[in-house]
Parts: sequence; C-alpha cells; structure tokens
Amino acid sequence: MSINIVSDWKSFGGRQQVVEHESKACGGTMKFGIFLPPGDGPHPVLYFLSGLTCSWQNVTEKGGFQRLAAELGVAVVAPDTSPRGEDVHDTPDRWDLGKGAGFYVNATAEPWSKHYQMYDYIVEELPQVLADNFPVDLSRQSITGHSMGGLGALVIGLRNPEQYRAISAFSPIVAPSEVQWGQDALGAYLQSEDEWAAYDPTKLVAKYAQKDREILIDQGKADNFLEPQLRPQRFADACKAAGQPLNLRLHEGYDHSYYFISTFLGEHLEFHARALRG
Ligand SMILES: N[C@@H](CCC(=O)N[C@@H](CSC=O)C(=O)NCC(=O)O)C(=O)O
Repeated sequence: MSINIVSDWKSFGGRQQVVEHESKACGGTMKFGIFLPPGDGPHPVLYFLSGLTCSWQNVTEKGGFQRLAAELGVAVVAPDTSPRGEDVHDTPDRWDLGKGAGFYVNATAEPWSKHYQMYDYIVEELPQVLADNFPVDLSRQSITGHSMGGLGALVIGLRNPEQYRAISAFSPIVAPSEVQWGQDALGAYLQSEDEWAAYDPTKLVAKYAQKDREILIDQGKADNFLEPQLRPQRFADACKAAGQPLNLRLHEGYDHSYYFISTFLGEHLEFHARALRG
C-alpha cells in the first residue's frame, strides 16, 4: 500500500512524520502520525489512540513523548479518530458523534457503516500500511489511548491478545453501555444493542482476561468527565471478578487534559517498552 509523507521533522535523533494514505476500510484518505526512533530498526510499535475531537495532531504535538521514545527505541503511531472527507456522514452540531468520534468500532448501521470501520482500520489495515512502508516489527506491538481512545485501546487490546503485548489507558471510557457518550455512539453506529458488548471493556474482560499481563490505567481525580462518562472503578470491579491484573492509579488534582497525559505518558512508554523487549 503506497503512502504520501506530508510532514517530516527530525526530532531527538529520530523522525516525526505525518502520513497520508488511501484506506480501504474507511473508504477514503486517512492520516496518521508516526515517530521513528533513531536507528535502522525494525522498531517495536506503540499505538496511541486519541479521544473525541482529536486527530494525529494532539498527542504528537502535546504528548511530549519523542525524547523518551527515541531513547527506548519505540515507534509511536498516532492514528486519526474517524474517517474524514466531504462524503463522510457527520453530525456537525455534535463533537461526540461522527467525525472525530469514531469510537474505534466497525459501524453496522446506516449511514455510518460506509466509512466508520475504525476497528478494522486500526487492527488490520494500519499495521499492514506500516509493515509495507516503515522499518517496524509487527511481532512487537502494544496499545494505549486516551478517553474514547482509552476505550479503543482496552477493546482492541483485550480482543487481540496475540497482536498486542501490553495495554494501557489514560482516563478511558470503560463502560460505554452505561454512560451517555457510549450509549449515543454505540446506539448510532451499531444496528442492534446485542452488538454493544463487543465494544465494552467491562463485559469483554470476563471473556478475554489476560491473567499474566497487568493493564495500566491512569486517571485524574479532578477530571470533569470522571463520574458522568468514565467510571474506572467499574472496570476495576470487572477485572477483579475476571482475574485480570490491573494497576489503576488515581491522581489528585489532574484533569482530562494533555497536561495530565504528558505528565504520565513517559511511565506508559516505559511500561510498554518492557513488554516490547525481546
Ligand atoms: N470540545 C469539547 C472537549 C473535548 C475534549 O475534551 N476532548 C478530549 C478527549 S474527550 C474523550 O474522548 C481531548 O483529548 N481533547 C483534545 C485536546 O487536545 O485536549 C468541549 O468543548 O468541551
């Protein structure tokens, strides 16, 4: 699959690039950010799935991960959060549904299903684009994300244990079936409520617990979305019942912003680098 590198900056001895390519899964042009550490590779890959209203740009410009990723020798990939383009269905009056809010699902309901195939895009198509064009080692991949992207990381990591060596998340939506953001998105994108469980970490963990791998979650206690949308304790309870090791760290005074993410992203990089070694 061919790509077009639309931006390319040297950073901490490596390269930060922005890449455009045609996506079969999403039926249009997609962009992602990739940081390549110094050296010839092949490099292990950490995916950072971003939250509502975001693109590749937010974590790439505000996460501050490049220096440590260069030191650890990890490539960091920041995909977009939805399909884009004039012909892609949207709800222009809402920021939590439509463009910028793909929820990392394969939509089955019209009119969303034509383009909103973000689960397949992240799990299947994007790794193939990376393998075809960059010095990456797809036998060493792991996944993290923020908020809606934290939900995506938990869902995708739990459902594909052979593909991702470790899972972490910042302020994730953990029980989408129970909160407004999740109910609105799953209700719109999926034809039937029977399909919701496949995208709900509190339900998935009972089936997909990875008993030998700890999941890391960081959550700010001053996050406005904590109680209405996130509820990490619901996932902690589900993990306990399923025997899934979880390190849920609650941080006094931190909110939902990239000031919080950038404070702890280095620790997540180290967590993933340990899993990606060897
Ligand atoms: N536009 C909204 C705020 C949206 C917001 O806070 N988005 C978060 C992710 S929320 C869950 O997925 C985010 O990461 N924003 C980008 C950033 O750079 O901070 C509003 O106006 O309230």
